[in-house]
Amino acid sequence: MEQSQTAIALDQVSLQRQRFQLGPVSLAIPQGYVTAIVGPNGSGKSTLFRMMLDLVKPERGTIRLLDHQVGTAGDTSLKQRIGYLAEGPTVGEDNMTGAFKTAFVRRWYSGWDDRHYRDLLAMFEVDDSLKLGKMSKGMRRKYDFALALAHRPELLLLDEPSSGLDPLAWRTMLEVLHRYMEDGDRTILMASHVVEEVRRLADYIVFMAGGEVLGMYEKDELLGRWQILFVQGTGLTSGGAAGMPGLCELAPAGQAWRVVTREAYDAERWCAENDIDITHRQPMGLDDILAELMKQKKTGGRMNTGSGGIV
Ligand SMILES: Nc1ncnc2c1ncn2[C@@H]1O[C@H](COP(=O)(O)OP(=O)(O)OP(=O)(O)O)[C@@H](O)[C@H]1O
Repeated sequence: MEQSQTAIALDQVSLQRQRFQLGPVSLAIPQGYVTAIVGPNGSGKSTLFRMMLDLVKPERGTIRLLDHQVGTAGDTSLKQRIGYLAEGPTVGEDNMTGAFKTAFVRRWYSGWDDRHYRDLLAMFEVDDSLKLGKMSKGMRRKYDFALALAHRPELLLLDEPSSGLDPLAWRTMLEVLHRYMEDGDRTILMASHVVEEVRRLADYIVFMAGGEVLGMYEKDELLGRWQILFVQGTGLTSGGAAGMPGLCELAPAGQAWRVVTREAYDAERWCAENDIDITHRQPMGLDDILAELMKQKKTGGRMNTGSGGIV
């Protein structure tokens, strides 16, 4: 990771629920970049966001946002610097119009920019004179989105931002977020299930599962390192191929072997040194990489031979 300031620092943060253990999680989210948290349902992404907003208290550990420890004096001024889009709409607001809620919310923010708010509504084609309960799911999402951005926050926390958006609104959202990041100091932390959105927006990716962080990676490096290679060599056996650096999966594929490696550069060098031909290279998608990481977590990092066996 390049040298940059840390926008969010989690240090040994943990929380115990009856059926769920989160953490201990330690993370440093860099300022000036987009970081996406990716993980299956129930992995603890929303809980992590709520802890950052001090809506849920961790049992152990500390959270610092923009150099301020969450849950201590000064949280009100900290919240001025943050935009938060929750996973779903706030309950109990169906009978108020968007404009009514906005008039209430804007009073909290000294940096509120009404022109920016109006521009966002226009871009998203949202009519804030409608009652929130009468807005379609997508329109309400877009309204919430405009509300989270209108005070020009330094840090945006977005919990599944594109949930309910149609493809056109989704593209507008990407454009708005790209523009938001044009001022180099700004930071986005987002949770997302949409692989394409993560691929287009994120600089860094945090994989989470079962309340644990499986790893944080620079996106381009991650996609470069994880590859599927089809390899062939005289007398190559599964035992021989098992020496390949970063090997995660190995399965016969006709005359060749299909291997999944997390160290593609080293694996290619190793193949060249061992007279093994790479007949085909296939990049891996983020969802496939997450699936591999989760498999490794279950098997304690041991390699899957594809026949159900583990070496
Ligand atoms: N208030 C609560 N009380 C008890 N358990 C909770 C509470 N909120 C969440 N959980 C549990 O915590 C776990 C993590 O939930 P969370 O919503 O943080 O996951 P998530 O990764 O955001 O999931 P999704 O992708 O479905 O939004 C789940 O097992 C959930 O049932």
